[in-house]
Amino acid sequence: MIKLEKIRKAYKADNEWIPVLKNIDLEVHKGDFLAIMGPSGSGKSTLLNLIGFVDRKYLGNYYLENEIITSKSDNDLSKLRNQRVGFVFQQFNLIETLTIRENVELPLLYDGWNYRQTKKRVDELLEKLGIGDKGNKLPKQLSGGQQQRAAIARAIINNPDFIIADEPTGALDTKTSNDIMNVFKQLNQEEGVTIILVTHDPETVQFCNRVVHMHDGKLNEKAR
Ligand SMILES: Nc1ncnc2c1ncn2[C@@H]1O[C@H](COP(=O)(O)OP(=O)(O)OP(=O)(O)O)[C@@H](O)[C@H]1O
Repeated sequence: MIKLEKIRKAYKADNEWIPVLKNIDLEVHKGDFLAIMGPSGSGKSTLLNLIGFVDRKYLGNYYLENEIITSKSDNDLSKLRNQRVGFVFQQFNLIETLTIRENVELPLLYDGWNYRQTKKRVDELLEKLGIGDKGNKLPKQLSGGQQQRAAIARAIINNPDFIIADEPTGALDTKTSNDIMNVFKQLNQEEGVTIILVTHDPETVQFCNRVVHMHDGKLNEKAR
């Protein structure tokens, strides 16, 4: 589904280019539940942003479903981002002034749905993720784990090709982290949702079916 070929990226600091991704090759297949691990500063978030069409300043080739992404315009990339990838963040990133239902329906409204069409779909998904009674609440009225469930609902509401999650359990206690990882696992196993996540936490990795390690801009896959 995703194929990265010899991806290189550098940042400029004090008139010097610092390489951050060094010839990264990676294939992600439909239904993968992939963890990216590695020390702070090794390039994990940089790689994730590139996979999620946030960044187009890199060298090498990126194929999505055999289509080359590398030379797309900003406009085309933001379309891809809206339609084909769902994002989940450490700090949930829900809009504080909108209810949970409104947060989750936003990607559908961007996609041209009307309110009447979205309600049933949003309510069903909230129910499935165990927060069916929270649709009318504001994010701050929910626990961290419940907010992350809402963020996962927002990420998958328009059936993206894959989910990208940057330290999705980083702000949660151990029990809640396990609950959230079970949500991801269920989505992966029962609905075939492809998930790519960055984590520092070895316990989180146990839920995944592949793990790759970043070290100083290079990627290694460990057999499991
Ligand atoms: N916008 C930027 N401009 C310049 N340097 C950057 C920029 N973003 C990241 N870097 C540098 O690139 C390197 C990799 O950063 P990145 O955030 O990808 O690492 P990471 O593995 O995700 O780290 P962490 O686990 O701490 O989040 C770091 O040395 C960082 O300082």
